Amino acid sequence: MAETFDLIVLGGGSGGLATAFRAARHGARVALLEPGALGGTCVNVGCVPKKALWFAGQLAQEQQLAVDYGFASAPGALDWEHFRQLRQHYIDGIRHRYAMGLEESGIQVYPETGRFVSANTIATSCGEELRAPQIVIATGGRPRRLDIPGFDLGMVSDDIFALRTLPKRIAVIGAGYIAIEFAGLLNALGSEVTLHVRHRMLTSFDAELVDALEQHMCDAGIRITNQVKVTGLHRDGENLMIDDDVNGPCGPYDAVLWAIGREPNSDRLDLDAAGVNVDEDGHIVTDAWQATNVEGIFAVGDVTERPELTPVAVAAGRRLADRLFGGKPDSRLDYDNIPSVVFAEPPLAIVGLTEAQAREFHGDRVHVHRAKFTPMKWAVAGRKHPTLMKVVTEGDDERVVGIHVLGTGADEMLQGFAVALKMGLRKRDLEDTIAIHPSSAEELVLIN
Ligand SMILES: Cc1cc2nc3c(=O)[nH]c(=O)nc-3n(C[C@H](O)[C@H](O)[C@H](O)COP(=O)(O)OP(=O)(O)OC[C@H]3O[C@@H](n4cnc5c(N)ncnc54)[C@H](O)[C@@H]3O)c2cc1C
Ligand SMILES: NC(=O)c1ccc[n+]([C@@H]2O[C@H](COP(=O)([O-])OP(=O)(O)OC[C@H]3O[C@@H](n4cnc5c(N)ncnc54)[C@H](O)[C@@H]3O)[C@@H](O)[C@H]2O)c1
Repeated sequence: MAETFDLIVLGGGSGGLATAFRAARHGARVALLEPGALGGTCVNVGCVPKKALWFAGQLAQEQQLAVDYGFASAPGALDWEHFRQLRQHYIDGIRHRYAMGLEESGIQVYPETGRFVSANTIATSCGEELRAPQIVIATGGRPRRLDIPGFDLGMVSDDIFALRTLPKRIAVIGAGYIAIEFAGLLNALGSEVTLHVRHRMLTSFDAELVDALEQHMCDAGIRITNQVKVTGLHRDGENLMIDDDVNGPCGPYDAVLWAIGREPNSDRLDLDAAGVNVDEDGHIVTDAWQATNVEGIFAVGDVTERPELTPVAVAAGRRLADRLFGGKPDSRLDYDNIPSVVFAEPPLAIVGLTEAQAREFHGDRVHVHRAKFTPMKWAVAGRKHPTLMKVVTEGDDERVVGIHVLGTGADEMLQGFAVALKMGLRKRDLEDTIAIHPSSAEELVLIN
């Protein structure tokens, strides 16, 4: 006979864990299915190992800055294997804490995949049947490759974290978050990086700051080939080559990274058995309450058509659990004004509308305030390292609808300003706030 729960969660990544923990806290009897490592993409092959590598890249740069400041030692290369082990140890600690937390919360964990047998029944990969009136799909996504000749000669972001050495010459195909982040951090660590861009970089970010970032990347030694369509990959002896429609064969490279987006893990769930709808890309279609078209079945995180960000998956899962089991019938995620950072070098942060979006929505009621400077940390050593800030407002009372920062510290700077924007920040509130001096962030309250 099928074992019965209040809630079954498919997937133990950011969204699934958040949903399961919150539901269990409200007293629900929860089953969680996760065939891989607890923590999913973010912890194992996403945000966490990526950010660790980004920190390493920052330290590499600061070694040179330290020499410029007058420190004696010459910059050295990263011991990649030593660092890989440190990083893995840190990740193992997170996984361990999740495993302990699940046990303490009384959540029944199945280290297996699940698929639908009916709208309230899941079959595990071991053949067991589980039943619940509420099921949450949080199965995330996986990296996409192009179906072109030689595509499998290229690796995806998951593979980078398993590398035993830093690739000396790497080509990155794509121009979104992953492409820009890996291009920046690998370059900072000493790889020769070539970026193959089909159209434009980071199209959802403010174009003026993206242009400044692109210039910075070029100045830092990253080769960027724009407006090219990759048509194939091939080997030339030991080397990898990329074929594109403009330049023919490009290379040689030691490694090629596909960074052209991700696809949802919805195709192996037997969704038809439950009647759950997906869109043309395979994303599970949900309403504002994370509900699918089938009663009692919900979806959160990357498997849906929502922004693919860990805090989005977590917030959606928690609010859903609060609604289903916590007596909060109005609890749902507001998807407006989600802040986000590309951990580029330097980082690029956004909350709210870009200037172009603001002009589209608000026409000539838009005002734009800019600041451009070199942060003191770099200026002291006589180095150029531009920071660009932009505050976009609308209307006579200048309601702030967008804040954009490119520069050192942007990743830590924007969170607090995102709170203010969400609360209805006006330009005069910035002016009424006393600056913290000397800092880069002060320029956001002093901006003209
Ligand atoms: C390289 C990289 C860097 C990133 N950096 C950032 C960042 O800096 N900041 C940020 O906010 N976001 C970042 N992201 C995005 C972030 O990782 C995802 O948005 C987040 O992990 C999505 O969580 P999720 O729970 O929807 O899916 P996942 O974390 O992918 O979890 C889904 C889980 O479901 C499991 N699963 C799959 N099929 C089944 C099944 N049939 N049954 C049971 N379980 C199943 C999988 O094994 C997986 O563990 C990054 C992503 C990548 C790839
Ligand atoms: N810092 C962060 O928060 C962070 C970091 C990494 C990833 N992520 C999340 O993970 C998601 C996936 O990252 P991603 O960078 O793979 O996807 P993305 O959607 O950010 O970017 C995909 C890029 O690939 C390009 N592309 C698509 N098809 C192509 C083709 N045929 N040839 C060449 N280029 C092509 C697109 O133009 C785009 O520039 C992101 O959307 C983001 O939500 C977030």
